[in-house]
Amino acid sequence: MPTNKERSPRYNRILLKLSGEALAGDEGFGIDPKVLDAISLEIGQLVGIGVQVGLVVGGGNLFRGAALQSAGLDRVAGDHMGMLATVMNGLALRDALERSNIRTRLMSAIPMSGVVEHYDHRNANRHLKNGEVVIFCAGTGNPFFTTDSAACLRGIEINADVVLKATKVDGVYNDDPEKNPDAVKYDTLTYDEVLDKKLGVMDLTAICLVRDHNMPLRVFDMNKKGALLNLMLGGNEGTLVEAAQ
Ligand SMILES: Nc1ncnc2c1ncn2[C@@H]1O[C@H](COP(=O)(O)OP(=O)(O)O)[C@@H](O)[C@H]1O
Ligand SMILES: O=c1ccn([C@@H]2O[C@H](COP(=O)(O)OP(=O)(O)O)[C@@H](O)[C@H]2O)c(=O)[nH]1
Repeated sequence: MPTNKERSPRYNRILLKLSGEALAGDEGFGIDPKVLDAISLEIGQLVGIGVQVGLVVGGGNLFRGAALQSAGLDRVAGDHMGMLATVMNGLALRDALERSNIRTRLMSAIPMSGVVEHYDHRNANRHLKNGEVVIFCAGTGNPFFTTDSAACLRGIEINADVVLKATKVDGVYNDDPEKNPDAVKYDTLTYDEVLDKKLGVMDLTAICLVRDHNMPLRVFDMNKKGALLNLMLGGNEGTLVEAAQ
């Protein structure tokens, strides 16, 4: 039996989307250092087998743009705050990865000289080729978008083999599994099925982007230890969304 080191990974380059809540641990809010360390370990395993890793990090553990809209906060101001929340998560994640000796770059869609690098597509590709993990923060840099859309956009831009959405549920179901205990999970779906059935696991903009660029998307459980490595080594996790075969 070949060891993990000897097996070549199924993907050369991935774009992994981590929601803000993924960093929050049991508290559901803020940043849990233990969770950061666990994520670093899993990402280190991918780098160890030669996978090039791009990360998009969300901000929902700190702030969502729509949160104070009902109290009168301007949505654009709220979204700017939400994007800054993703930068804070990115800084925490870079710190944790670097402490685990994983070479990491943090690139922001919003320029923030002296704090993070500004996102540049060619530089990002160069860093990824050099085996560095690249974290993309500040979403798309524009209000009214989500970090899911940013993940699909960056995945397409860096020509990833797959976009992986790590989330709270273990795949896409025929109904929201957190509300309907009888919901049934799909192993595979086409982009059009997700759109036609209005399956709410990702926003429409994100799904349309991956559909238009034929980018495979996999939704899987971020709390399942080893799921990422298993996926890289050919295992089946979560739900795969791709074009009709
Ligand atoms: N058809 C569905 N299949 C799976 N999850 C769904 C579905 N409809 C709604 N959801 C909900 O989508 C959530 C994941 O989306 P989202 O909140 O955007 O995640 P994240 O915060 O991880 O980006 C799940 O927690 C689940 O409750
Ligand atoms: O391109 C983007 C990405 C994110 N956001 C803002 O940043 C917040 C945090 O992102 P998201 O909700 O996608 O984070 P997640 O749910 O993944 O933690 C959003 O609510 C938006 O307010 C934005 O305005 N434009």
